[in-house]
Amino acid sequence: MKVHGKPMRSIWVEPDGWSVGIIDQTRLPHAFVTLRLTTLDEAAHAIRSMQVRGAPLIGAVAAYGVCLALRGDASDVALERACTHLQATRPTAVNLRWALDEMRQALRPLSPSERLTAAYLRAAALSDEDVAINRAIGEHGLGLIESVWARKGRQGRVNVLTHCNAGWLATVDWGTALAPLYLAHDKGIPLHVWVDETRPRNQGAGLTAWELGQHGVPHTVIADNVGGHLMQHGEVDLCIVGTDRTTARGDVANKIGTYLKALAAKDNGVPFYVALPSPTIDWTLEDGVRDIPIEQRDGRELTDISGRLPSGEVVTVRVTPEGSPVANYGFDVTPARLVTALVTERGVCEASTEGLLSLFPERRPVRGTGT
Ligand SMILES: CSC[C@@H](O)[C@@H](O)C(=O)COP(=O)(O)O
Repeated sequence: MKVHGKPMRSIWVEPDGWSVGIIDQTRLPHAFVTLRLTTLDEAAHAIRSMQVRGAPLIGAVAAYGVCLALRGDASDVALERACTHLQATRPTAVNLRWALDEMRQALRPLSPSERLTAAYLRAAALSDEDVAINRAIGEHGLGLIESVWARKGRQGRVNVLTHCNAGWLATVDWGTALAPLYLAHDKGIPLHVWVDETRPRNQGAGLTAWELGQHGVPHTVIADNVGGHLMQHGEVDLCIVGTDRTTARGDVANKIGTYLKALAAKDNGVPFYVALPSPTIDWTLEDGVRDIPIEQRDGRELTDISGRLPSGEVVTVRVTPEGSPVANYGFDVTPARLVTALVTERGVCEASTEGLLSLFPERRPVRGTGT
């Protein structure tokens, strides 16, 4: 997508051919700053501190983190140690585990002398695949927006509500939930996006608003609790969000607060879509509420808030009383029954075991063979 009119991705290999460039998302929207990752520890820190975030991008950074680790030592032990270190950075997004498994699978059979080149090739391929997948999600999701536009008699605008940031900043490019919106906007469908601020880290107010603005998509930032009110008043035609892990039966883990939006959508008959690349499906889990690990983060994300003063200085201030305990849950799980449909790179399906298997038949358990 574009930054100040110039196309770019959220991760790249620098001209030196080995170090890895990222956008420091902790500095947005007030400053656009890029960083150069040169070691495994820097890659792990970037994920943990959320300089990079969003399930697909976390996977891509982890893949390049393995490359950086192998530059010093490409032994079996070093490969395993790098994967274990990166895996421990964030627990909820399953794309991290998926990307590390892909890297292990590609690299383990090779001799240490062959691994470094192969690692960079595999990490680049995973990144390119992410871009292609998200573009396909965009095409399939576009159909849903076109239907709403047709239903409205091509009058007014299509109002979409989204939560957190599932845009190009959360992926290598395009985004998941935002990919259909970019395509719809580019096609000339009058679109307006309600952007949930997404406390405590404000990925909506800081990142989604910024990237929609860079692309010229009309949007309005709202406090997290506004969505239900807007839905009651017919101001939301559809909701679309991303996900960090979706189970085999279609339960969806996403940024904290997603569940409440899905409940409000159900109560108001507003379609609630979840856009996801297939690496976000955890085929090993069924019951998301019971089994998806939910990240709990540093309480300071909740007690403190950052913003820019009129002078341009970015400062952090405290919003809770000294001494009040806080709990900072990063994600929640929306049960499949509240999801109207899943939008994947292979098409749109019901949020159910059968729905997912209709698009991914290779995942259907083989009966009678003991496997
Ligand atoms: C394509 S991104 C889908 C999700 O990763 C996104 O909605 C989200 O919850 C991101 O959480 P974050 O904590 O910012 O990494």
